[in-house]
Formats: sequence, structure tokens, C-alpha cells
Amino acid sequence: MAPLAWRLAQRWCPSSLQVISFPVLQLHLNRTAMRASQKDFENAMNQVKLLKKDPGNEVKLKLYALYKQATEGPCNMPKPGVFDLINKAKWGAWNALGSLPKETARQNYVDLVSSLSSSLESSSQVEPGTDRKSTGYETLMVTSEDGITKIMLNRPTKKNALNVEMYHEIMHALKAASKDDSAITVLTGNGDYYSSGNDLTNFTDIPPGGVEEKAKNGAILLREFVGCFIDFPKPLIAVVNGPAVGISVTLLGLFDAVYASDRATFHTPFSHLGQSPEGCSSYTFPKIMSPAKATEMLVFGKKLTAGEACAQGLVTEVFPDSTFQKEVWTRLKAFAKLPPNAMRISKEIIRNREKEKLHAVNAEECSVLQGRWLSDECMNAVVSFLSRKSKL
Ligand SMILES: CCCCCCCCCC/C=C\CC(=O)SCCNC(=O)CCNC(=O)[C@H](O)C(C)(C)COP(=O)(O)OP(=O)(O)OC[C@H]1O[C@@H](n2cnc3c(N)ncnc32)[C@H](O)[C@@H]1OP(=O)(O)O
Repeated sequence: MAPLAWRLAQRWCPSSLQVISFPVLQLHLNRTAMRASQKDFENAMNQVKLLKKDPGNEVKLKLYALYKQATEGPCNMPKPGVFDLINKAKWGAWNALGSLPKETARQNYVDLVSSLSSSLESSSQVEPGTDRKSTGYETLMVTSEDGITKIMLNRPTKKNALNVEMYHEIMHALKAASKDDSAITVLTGNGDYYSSGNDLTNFTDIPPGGVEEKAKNGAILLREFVGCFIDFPKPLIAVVNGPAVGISVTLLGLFDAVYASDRATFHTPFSHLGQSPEGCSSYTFPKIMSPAKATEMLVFGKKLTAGEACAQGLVTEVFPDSTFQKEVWTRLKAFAKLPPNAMRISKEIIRNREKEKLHAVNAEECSVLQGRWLSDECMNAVVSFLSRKSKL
């Protein structure tokens, strides 16, 4: 039977078959037992996990050997058999350190990681430790703390309108959140708006292939973007801090809970913009709130207050704006303490039988929108907004 840490490594760490993965996890498991003076060492271990580029087997063997020496002292394991190539290489690297003192091995490990971090591009998405903050995003603030990954839309001066970069960054953040060790994921907005929806200047940058190519690429992007929400495996919660427009509203039907400030409003002015529903709302909204109520929103562009959206089932609960943040985050922190696997599995059983249908709806909505974006109705509405805002 393999040692417990190794079996855990195989379960928790998909890359555990790589040479360096086992000691990384082993240290992780031992971290509570470590003294504060080993913080640099622990940070270095975390830093290794963030390296985007593979440093190569030679370096990984060095890291492995230094790790073993730093934590266990000189190698006293029997030499692996001649055909056990990987373990033989690991054993050789460790054994070659002879009687190097543990402290020196630890220092050498930290130095080696530090030289790697400056020479190889490292992922800036996650900082070491349990409180992790993103630094690599232009349009988002992503933090991970108390078992919650918070993805905050961060273009407050544009009311958190989603430009093309933000679509890509949200997809990236969701993919990272689906794999990190947080229990739940939250989407919220910075500033007075949750989001004003699609950035209408997305329509202005026409490629050499013309508007047809733009519309085609837009539909591909939108389909992939919405697909990330359909497939997101952990509880996904919207903290709607202010007004929400367009795609930021329609996506709410794919969230597992929606908490709203009483300042929030919910507006999908698709017909006004010559457009049509997306985010699977043509399917989720009639189910959530009845076809007639969904029509009022999605076809006639009726704007709902938070209270109305709650009464229609789109919003889970509304809080007074003055206590919104405090009350919601207290609640979310309590949720995040629940067993993560149980939450994930329960979400799966609630959502999975709809997944195929949702992907089909998404594909159809994107295809219809692609046509809409080429219509005079849509062009005129966008031109009208942009000229009102002196952007043309
Ligand atoms: C064909 C290629 C497509 C590529 C993209 C692919 C994926 C797209 C899929 C999604 C499709 C559609 C879904 C939708 O979301 S439709 C809804 C679109 N949103 C809107 O119509 C809202 C437009 N904005 C407003 O009506 C108002 O700005 C507001 C939100 C009601 C706020 O009004 P305000 O008076 O309080 O503030 P205002 O001065 O207008 O705004 C401050 C600055 O923010 C800019 N801004 C706000 N919203 C947007 C936006 N949606 N797009 C671009 N810019 C926006 C506004 O211009 C101001 O900027 P500035 O200070 O003048 O520089």
C-alpha cells in the first residue's frame, strides 16, 4: 500500500506523478506542524506550484533532493531497482547530498526557487498562503480567503461593462476557481454597479474580415463564456451589489444563489438594443419566473427592482444596502465551512440533468445573436448609445 501522503497526492494533485509533486504535497500536509522560521521554505514550496513553465527534470530532481534533505535529513532509503527509473533518479539526487545539514538544504531550496521564479515566468494569479490575491488581471480583482474565491468585476468607471478582455479573464478566473481549494465561488462588482452588461464599444473594433467576422467571433466567445458558467462545478454565488444590466442579469439563472442589495435593479433591454436573450435566459427565465414574467423582462425590457426579482425567484434574498456586505459575507463564510465535496456533489445532482439542454440552448442563442448583431436594429441602437456618450 502506498503511503497516505502519496495516496492523498494522487487524489488532490492531478500533477502528482511529476517528480516534484509528492514533496510539495507532503510539505503542505505537514505545514501546520512547521515552525514559523520555516515560512520562507513553505512560501518557496508554494512558489514552485505557481511556476507556469516546467523547469525541467534536472531542476525538479534538485528540488526533490533538497526538499527530502531539508525535511528528513540524509538519504537512508535502499536504492530502487534498476528498472524503477524515476525513483532511482530521485534516490540518486537525494543520496548525492550526503550529510548536508537540514538547514543548509532548506536554504539552498529557497535560493533555487527564488532563482527559478525570476528566470521562469510565474503565475501571478495566486500568492502563497491562505489569503491569496490576484495580481495578473486587468479587469478583475480575484481573491481567495476563508474558503471563498471572490471574482470582482473591476471596471467601476465603466459600470463594470464587460469588454472582450473581461470575458476572457472571467473564463480564466472561473477555470482557476474550479480547481483551487476554495469551497465556493462568488461573483460581484466593484463600485456602484454590479455590471452594465456587454461593453457596447465591443462593437466598434471591426476586423479586416468586416462585421460578419466580428459577429462570428463574438458568437464563439459568448458561447465559450456562457459554457464556463454552465459547467462550473462548485457552488457559484452572485453578490449583486448594485444595478445589473444585460448579460450580467441573464447569467444569474445559472448561479446557485443570488444575493442582492436593495439598491440593485435587473434590466435586460435586448429589444431596445435590437438584440435577443443570451446566457441561457430564454430557457432559465421562463422556468424560474413563468413564461409571461420572463417575456416582460426579456422581450419588453421591463426593469425589476431587487424585491421584484426576489419575488420572481431570480434573486434568493435581498438585504438593505447599508448592511448588505456585512450580512452577505457572514453568511457566505458560514457556507464555505460546509464540506466542499458534499456541496459539489449536491450541486451536480441539482444541475447535471439540465447541462446538455443548457449547452444546446446556449448554442442556439449565440447563433441567433450572431444574426442580430448584423441587423440594422442592433447597429442603430449601438450607434445611438455610443454617439450619446460621444464615443463615435
Ligand atoms: C459583435 C461583437 C460582440 C463581441 C462581444 C461578445 C459577447 C457579447 C455578448 C453579450 C450581448 C449582449 C448582452 C448585453 O449585455 S446587452 C446590455 C448592454 N448594456 C447596456 O445597454 C447598458 C449601456 N449603459 C447605460 O445604459 C448606462 O451607461 C447605465 C449603465 C444605465 C449607467 O448610466 P449612468 O448615466 O449612471 O452612467 P454613464 O455615464 O452612462 O456610464 C459611466 C461610464 O460607463 C460607460 N458605460 C456604461 N455602461 C457601458 C456599456 N455597457 N458599454 C460601454 N460603456 C459603458 C459609459 O459610457 C460611461 O463612460 P464615459 O465616462 O463616458 O467614458
